[in-house]
Amino acid sequence: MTSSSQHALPEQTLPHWRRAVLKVGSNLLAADGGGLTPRYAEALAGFIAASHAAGRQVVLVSSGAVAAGRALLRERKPAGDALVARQALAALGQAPMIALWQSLSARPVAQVLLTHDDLRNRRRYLNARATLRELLALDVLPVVNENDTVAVDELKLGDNDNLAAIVAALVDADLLLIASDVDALYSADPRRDPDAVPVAHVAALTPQILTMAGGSGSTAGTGGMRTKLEAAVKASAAGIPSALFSGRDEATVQALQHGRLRGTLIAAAGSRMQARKYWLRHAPAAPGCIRIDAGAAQALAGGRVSLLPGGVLGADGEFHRGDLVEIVDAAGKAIARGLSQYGAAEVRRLAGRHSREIGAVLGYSYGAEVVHRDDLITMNHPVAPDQEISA
Ligand SMILES: Nc1ncnc2c1ncn2[C@@H]1O[C@H](COP(=O)(O)OP(=O)(O)O)[C@@H](O)[C@H]1O
Ligand SMILES: N[C@@H](CCC(=O)OP(=O)(O)O)C(=O)O
Repeated sequence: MTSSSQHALPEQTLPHWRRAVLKVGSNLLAADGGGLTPRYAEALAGFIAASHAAGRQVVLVSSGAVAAGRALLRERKPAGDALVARQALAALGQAPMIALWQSLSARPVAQVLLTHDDLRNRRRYLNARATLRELLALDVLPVVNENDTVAVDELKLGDNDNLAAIVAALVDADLLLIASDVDALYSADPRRDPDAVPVAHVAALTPQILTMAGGSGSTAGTGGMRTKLEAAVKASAAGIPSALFSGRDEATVQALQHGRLRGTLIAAAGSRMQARKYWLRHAPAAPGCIRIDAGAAQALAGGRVSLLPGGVLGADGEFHRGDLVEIVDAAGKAIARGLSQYGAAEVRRLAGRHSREIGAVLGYSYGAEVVHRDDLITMNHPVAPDQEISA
């Protein structure tokens, strides 16, 4: 975007955040039709490093594999139809894309390839979430991209914007940052409409706002503003605000470190806890339940604790790892609901055991908790606001 359009944008305060997902589009990583360049990535990597130094966590969702692959092949065109060709280009370009971020980061960089399908499947969703949490705990920088080799539909959509929103909900982020080559959402596609004006703040994603967005104006980018707004809709529903800004403008990127945004801020529809609480309270539970003893029931009623196997008496019915289950006391009274880290048969085997015995009992472990406190809601207990922050 031109600098004149940037001047029309007021600087505003970013909502306070502790964990953010930063999405970086192809247009920022690939120079006009060419290969990857650190030109804009450098300032973004600087922002990630400064955030880390300030005790904040960033998960990066980076595009650029297709563009990198295309540059590696130079004038040789891949055979096959357009989709297979793009998949081959992505496979070629994933490593250089990761190498670019590694070259700009003092911390180790971890590659995470996901498909939308992985995130629709409960078991894989939990596994992806556990891995990302572990990577953050290990202080490494996770770099997420679509697993384009297998993600046929996803590649057709070119959908890293939506992936970033799903990852934001997955890792319990409190902010979604979308860096692009455009400095804001405009009233119309600014490449086509010279009268388009930037929108600094979106309080609600109304149908009128959604119609402002057009597709990508370039060959490197795929989704355009449309997928960015789709991502914002998803994030907003999960209680996460989104910020759109130009990753080409160094001053804009640097200002983010100081909690200032020159771009578009899209408000969340309610808090993260409200969104999560609502879902946990109202989503249909699996046909089964976990029975717990009086000590565990009392601990859960106090709030902000996980359910450990030691307090479990048993499991009734059938459910799988990742299912939403009722948690009942010895008399069968429902006292909580949550996502079980273990299937019913596993819970039965773990009942009454210490968390440290899980590996020995099952031969593997998905973690110390049967139900993690972030995934648990007690039926008659108001949730403390600090329950919003995950461990
Ligand atoms: N209403 C709009 N406001 C801003 N940009 C828009 C709008 N409609 C379409 N666009 C286009 O979206 C592009 C950014 O998306 P895209 O090309 O997919 O980039 P990225 O690679 O960063 O995801 C902009 O360059 C712009 O041409
Ligand atoms: N997974 C693809 C990116 C697809 C995509 O969403 O691109 P973009 O619109 O530039 O964020 C790649 O790495 O090239």
